Amino acid sequence: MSQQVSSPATPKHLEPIVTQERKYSWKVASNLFTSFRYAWAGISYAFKTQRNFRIHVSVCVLALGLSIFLRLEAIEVAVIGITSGLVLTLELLNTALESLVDLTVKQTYHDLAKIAKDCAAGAVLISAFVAIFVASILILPPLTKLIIAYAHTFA
Ligand SMILES: Nc1ncnc2c1ncn2[C@@H]1O[C@H](COP(=O)(O)OP(=O)(O)OP(=O)(O)O)[C@@H](O)[C@H]1O
Repeated sequence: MSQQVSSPATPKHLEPIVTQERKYSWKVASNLFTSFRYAWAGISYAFKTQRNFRIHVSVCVLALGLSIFLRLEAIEVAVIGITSGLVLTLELLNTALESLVDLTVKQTYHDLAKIAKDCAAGAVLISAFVAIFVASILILPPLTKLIIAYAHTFA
C-alpha cells in the first residue's frame, strides 16, 4: 500500500480556504429553509436506497412506540430516543461516507476504501447493539409484566 504523502497544511496554505467562503462548494444553501430541504433530501435518499436504514427506522419507531405505550418514565423514553437517534445518525453518516468513497475510488478496489467503509459499518453496528441493549433493559421488564397480567386475565 504505497501512498503519496503531501506536506501538512500550514496556516498560510489554509488562508485561501478560510478567507473565501466555501469556494469549492458547487452550491451553498441560501437560507435555513433550503438547508432543511437538502437535509430532508438526504434522509429520504437513505430511506429509499438503504435497507438497513429502513430496518433501523422501523425498530426505532417500535421501541419509542412501546416505551410510550408502556408509560415508561420520561427519562427512560429520552434515553431510548437518544440511542435510537444515534443509530439513525450514524447510518446516515455511513451512507454519506460510502458515497464519498465511491466518488473517490469508483469501482476500483482500495485497501483504504475498505477500511473506511468497514469502520463506518462497524460504528453503526456498535450503536445498534447499544440501542438494542438499552431498549431491552428498559422495555422488556414492563412488557413481560403486561403480557403475564394479560395471560392471567384470560386464563
Ligand atoms: N472500493 C472498495 N475497495 C475495497 N473494498 C470495498 C470497496 N467498496 C466496497 N468494499 C467492501 O465491500 C463492503 C460492502 O460495501 P458497501 O458499499 O455495500 O458498504 P456497506 O457499508 O456494507 O453498505 P451498507 O451499509 O449499505 O450495508 C465494504 O464494507 C468493504 O469491505
